[in-house]
Parts: sequence; structure tokens; C-alpha cells
Amino acid sequence: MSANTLANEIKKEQQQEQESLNLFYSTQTVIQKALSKLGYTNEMFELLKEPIRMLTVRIPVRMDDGSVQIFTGYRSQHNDAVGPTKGGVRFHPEVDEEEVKALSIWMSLKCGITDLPYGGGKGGIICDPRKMSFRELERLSRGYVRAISQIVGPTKDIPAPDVYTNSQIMAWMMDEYSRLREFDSPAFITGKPIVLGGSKGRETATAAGVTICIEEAVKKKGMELKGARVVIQGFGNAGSYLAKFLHDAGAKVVAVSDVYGGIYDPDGLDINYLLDKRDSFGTFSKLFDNTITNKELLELECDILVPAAISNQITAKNAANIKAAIVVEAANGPTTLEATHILTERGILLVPDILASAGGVTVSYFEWVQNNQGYYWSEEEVKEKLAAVMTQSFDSIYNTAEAHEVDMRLAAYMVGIKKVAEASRFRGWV
Ligand SMILES: NC(=O)C1=CN([C@@H]2O[C@H](COP(=O)(O)OP(=O)(O)OC[C@H]3O[C@@H](n4cnc5c(N)ncnc54)[C@H](O)[C@@H]3O)[C@@H](O)[C@H]2O)C=CC1
Ligand SMILES: O=C(O)CCC(=O)C(=O)O
Repeated sequence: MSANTLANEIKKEQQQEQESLNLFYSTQTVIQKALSKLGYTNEMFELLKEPIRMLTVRIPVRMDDGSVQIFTGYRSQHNDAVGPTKGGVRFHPEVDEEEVKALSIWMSLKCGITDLPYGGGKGGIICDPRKMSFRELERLSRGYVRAISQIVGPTKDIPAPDVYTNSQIMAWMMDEYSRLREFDSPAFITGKPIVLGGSKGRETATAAGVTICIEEAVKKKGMELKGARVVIQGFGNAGSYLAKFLHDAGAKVVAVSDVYGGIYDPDGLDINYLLDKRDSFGTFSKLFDNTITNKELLELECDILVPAAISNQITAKNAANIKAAIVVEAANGPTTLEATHILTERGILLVPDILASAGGVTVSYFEWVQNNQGYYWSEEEVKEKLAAVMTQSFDSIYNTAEAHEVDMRLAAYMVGIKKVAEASRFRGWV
């Protein structure tokens, strides 16, 4: 091979790798496939391949030392044909515009899968909350709401928590919105503290939904949850409660991690101890000496692997080394398209993010309904309703995958995109 051809080959490979890590590009690729399988024209793809609205804001925040720092934030609204848009807000140093756009599209798909009366939205601010004080975080949260207030609201776009945001941040955001609009409107945001109109069961909802998907996946694989070895990447809202639920169900959680690394014990970890020790950012590993890297954690011997942290963790580089029989994506976008293909070829059952993590938005919807009616449900009622939605969603996607002989990711896109496509069609947009 000549030097020129080799250079071109390397460039092509680099481009391919780059593309597979680009969440927005890969989302568009699967949407196009899903729409074409469902028989929609290219016009529908042209409408749904991008958000209808994307706002970029600059937020000045007075820091504790008296200086002013300017933060960049985003709010993306994918499509509001079905109803108001809905989705979380993340505070993270690696937030970027393309990722927020992809995340908002996934919210449309999640709401389609769970049949909620919403389109997808998502927000993010480039910041590192771990390095900010409580008061700086409050000023940033309030500044973000002031900056996006024109396009959000209980009947327009309803934010919620995501990575490194929590019920306290939702409370500040709600308070700021109430001041701006001069009326108290708890339905403006979900994931609030219970005393401010939060729903029982929202805090644990994402993990509860993932648990139901794992139970269903285990049945399909003819396995038992009791005694199954589970590895979880991420020990925040999603990962930590999931570890607790699976541990309580008799599974053996052998490894968990945070951003700095993980811990592994083939005999099973003391999950209650770890829950007690983790901080509000889902961090605990610095308390231990013998840690493993996140890369090592993903390739451990186990039956069930759950990426519950950030995107692009299982890629073409490590997919062949994954040992689990079942991979359930609690995080948004943890597996690239190439890796999805490799895992599927290897007979590993992959339950995709837009299904597995839909428990959060489902209970957020319950919260919004309770706020609108001013009547609040018991935790049992919330759990029962969530279980019904998740089981039905799992079945419909598993059956679609079987019927169309496609992987569960493409099946989930087919189920998820249908509602927004049909709503857009009935409105006469396409
Ligand atoms: N909180 C929710 O209701 C929902 C969350 N999700 C998704 O679940 C995932 C986790 O979200 P939460 O648990 O809410 O966040 P969180 O902020 O509560 O916890 C994040 C966890 O990930 C770890 N982490 C952060 N960066 C990492 C890295 N580079 N490598 C390894 N670990 C890292 C953190 O140390 C922490 O343990 C995200 O992808 C989020 O979008 C999806 C649906 C709903
Ligand atoms: O609870 C919500 O409304 C949104 C949750 C979310 O951001 C997600 O599912 O990724």
C-alpha cells in the first residue's frame, strides 16, 4: 500500500470513529432508518432530524470572590407537535450544543415510547458544579431560568433534573420562574422536593424503570436475577438507587464506579454502606485504596452490565471485550452505533437508553399531572403506574424488534418516533 493510500485509509478510519462518537449524527442515522422502515417520506426526516428551536444563552454569575463569570447554557426543543416539550437540564463541563440537541431528540423518543403527551426538550450549562459553592450554584440556576424564561413554562417546555442537577436546583429554578411570572407554578418544573409539589417516587424513578427493564430482559434470556452478577458504571441518582434495588432483589452487585474510578468484589459489594458514603455528586471511590478504572470496570466478568453515567462508554474499541450477557443503558447514549452492532452480533441483549431510562420522565409526567390537578398520589400508586408503563414499553419494543428482525435500539426508535411523526402529519406540518 502506498504512503498516500495508507494516509487516506487512516483518515477514513479516524473520520468513521469520530462520526460514531458524534451523538447527534448517530441519532440522525437511526431516525432516518426508523422512519424509512415505517414508510415515511424524506420530508418527515427533514422535519425530525433537527430540533425546531435551540436557544443559546450567556449567563453572568457573581462569584463568591466578587468576580463575574459568564456561563454558556442551552435549551433545545425537538418537536412540540404532541404537546409541550419536556426534559432535564445538565450541569457539566463537557456539555455541548450538539449533545443537547441529540438529548432533546431522545426525549421525544422516550415520550413516544411511554406514550406521554409531550415532545422532547433538553438543557445544559457548561460548568463544573463540583467546583462551585452552594450560593454560586443558586445564582447560576436562577440566571439560567431568567435567560430561557420566554420559551419555557408549564404548557410550553418543562425542565427536570439530569447529570449533576438535583431537587434543590429544581426548587431554585421553580422559585425564580414563579417570581418572573408572578404566580406560583409548580408544574413549571419536575423533580422538585416533595414539599414544593414533587412526586413521591420521582427520586428513584429512573432506577426503578431500569430495574423493570432488567427483570424483563433476564426473563427473555432465560436467566435468574437472584444471584446474577451486576456491574454498574456511575453511582449518582440512576446508578446508586439501581444498585440498591438490584441488591434488594437478590442480585450480586460486584462493581460500581464514579467519575474517578470503581471498586470490585466478586463476592458482592455492601451497597447500603456505599449509599451511605456517596456524596451529592455520586462520588465515593476516593474513600478506597484498591480501585479499578472505569475502562476496566466495563470489561469485568458479569451477567448484567449497566452504564449509568455518561455517553460513549462502549465503543468499537471495547465492545468485543464486554463479558455481560445483558447490557441495559441507564445513561443516555453510552453505546455507539458500531458497538451496538458488535454487541448484537455477539448475541448480547442490549436494552437501549430511550427505553431503559424512561422511568424518570414517566414519573416527571405523573408529577406534572399531580401539580395540575392539585391532588397527590401515594408512593404505591406511583410505583404501580410506573411499572405498568415500563412493562408495556419493554414488551412493545421487544416485539417490534422480533417482528422486524432488528436490534432493540432500532425497534425503540421505530416505536418512539411514530407518535411525533403522526402528530406532525395530522397537524399538516409534513
Ligand atoms: N436523573 C434522571 O432522572 C435521569 C438520568 N438519566 C441519565 O443517567 C445518567 C446518570 O445521570 P444521574 O444519575 O442523574 O447523574 P448524577 O449526576 O446523579 O450522577 C452521575 C454519576 O456519573 C459519574 N460520572 C460522571 N462523569 C463520569 C465519567 N466521565 N466516567 C464515569 N463516571 C462518571 C458521577 O461520578 C456520578 O456517579 C446520565 O446519562 C443521565 O442523562 C436518564 C434519565 C433520567
Ligand atoms: O424527568 C424528566 O422530565 C426528564 C428526564 C431526562 O432528562 C431524561 O430522561 O434524560
